[in-house]
Amino acid sequence: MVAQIIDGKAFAAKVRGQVAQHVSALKAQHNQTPGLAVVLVGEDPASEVYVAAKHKATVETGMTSFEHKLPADVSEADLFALIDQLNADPDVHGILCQFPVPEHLSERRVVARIDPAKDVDGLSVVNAGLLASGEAGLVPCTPLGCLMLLRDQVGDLTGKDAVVVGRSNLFGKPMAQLLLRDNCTVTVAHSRSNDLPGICKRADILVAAVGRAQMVQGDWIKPGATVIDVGITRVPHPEKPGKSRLIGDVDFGPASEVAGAITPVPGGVGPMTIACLLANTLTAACRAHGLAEPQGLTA
Ligand SMILES: NC(=O)C1=CN([C@@H]2O[C@H](COP(=O)(O)OP(=O)(O)OC[C@H]3O[C@@H](n4cnc5c(N)ncnc54)[C@H](OP(=O)(O)O)[C@@H]3O)[C@@H](O)[C@H]2O)C=CC1
Ligand SMILES: Nc1nc(=O)c2c([nH]1)NC[C@@H]1CN(c3ccc(C(=O)N[C@@H](CCC(=O)O)C(=O)O)cc3)C=[N+]21
Repeated sequence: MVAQIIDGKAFAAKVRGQVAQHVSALKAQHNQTPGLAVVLVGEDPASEVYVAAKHKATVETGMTSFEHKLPADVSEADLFALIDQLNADPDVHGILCQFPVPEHLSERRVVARIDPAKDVDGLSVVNAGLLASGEAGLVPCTPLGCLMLLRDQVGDLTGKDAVVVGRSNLFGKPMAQLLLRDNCTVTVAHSRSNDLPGICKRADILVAAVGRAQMVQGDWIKPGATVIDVGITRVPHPEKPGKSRLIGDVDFGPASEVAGAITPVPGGVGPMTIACLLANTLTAACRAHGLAEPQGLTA
């Protein structure tokens, strides 16, 4: 079997188009413009690239983008003062602090400082709890993006055996919750799991989010399975000196001979993360103004 390649880049463009339509209706009918504030601490080059991409996508969908760059040695108190100011700003509907943050700061404490209603990363304990309880909150962007791709590819997920490899708060746990909500039978595997190949082989839906390049082998995959590759490892480009390329957690070549459908890296899950960040900002803005939420852009 030769797997269908899931075009995350094209799907993300579609999602961004839907967000843009909602944004323009919100402006026309309610005179409201959703706003996203991104906070970047320090000068990590990879983070600068991501933040620039988020800014561009935010502006392109008609939303307001607020960028705040703080020095790498900023105190927690100064960072919290900025977050408090953004929490109180009615023009800001979503707040994201780009990770990783420098070592003297704590990601959990930073996330906890953000108003859960503006936590468009969906990482606060409030939003994690709402997701686990099946209530409406804000869902982390990358798992939400994977869910959208899966619903589009597979249709109804009811009864599917889903395996998520990785159990981080950022991805693995919320992904498992979303699949459970869509009636999958969910297994979460991790570094202490026994017989990872055997666990993966049972999966109708296999989601890999480990961060180990090409770990998932072709013969770990059930024939016809849908494979979602979340992992991103940046390695030096083999041909272009000074450039880098991205490698996923799945050994793509062999896997694509067994799977029914598979996401590539790049061009799979990554673009969906930014599209869902915009979708979450729109959702947060609609809720802030007591308006109906956009259909199809939330979990
Ligand atoms: N495309 C996108 O937009 C995004 C991509 N990513 C990428 O996804 C990957 C995972 O991210 P994240 O969840 O934050 O990473 P973490 O490092 O927080 O979590 C990795 C998970 O993988 C598990 N793991 C590590 N080694 C193994 C192993 N040998 N076998 C099985 N499981 C293992 C760990 O298990 P244990 O808990 O036991 O340690 C852990 O649960 C990264 O490559 C990251 O870059 C992440 C977010 C967004
Ligand atoms: N608070 C916070 N929220 C995040 O969501 C967050 C973060 N911090 N820190 C870093 C990770 C990583 N992340 C990605 C976003 C887009 C792509 C993406 O668009 N990837 C493209 C390619 C990009 C390229 O070529 O470099 C792709 O896979 O096709 C990837 C990864 C969001 N993250």
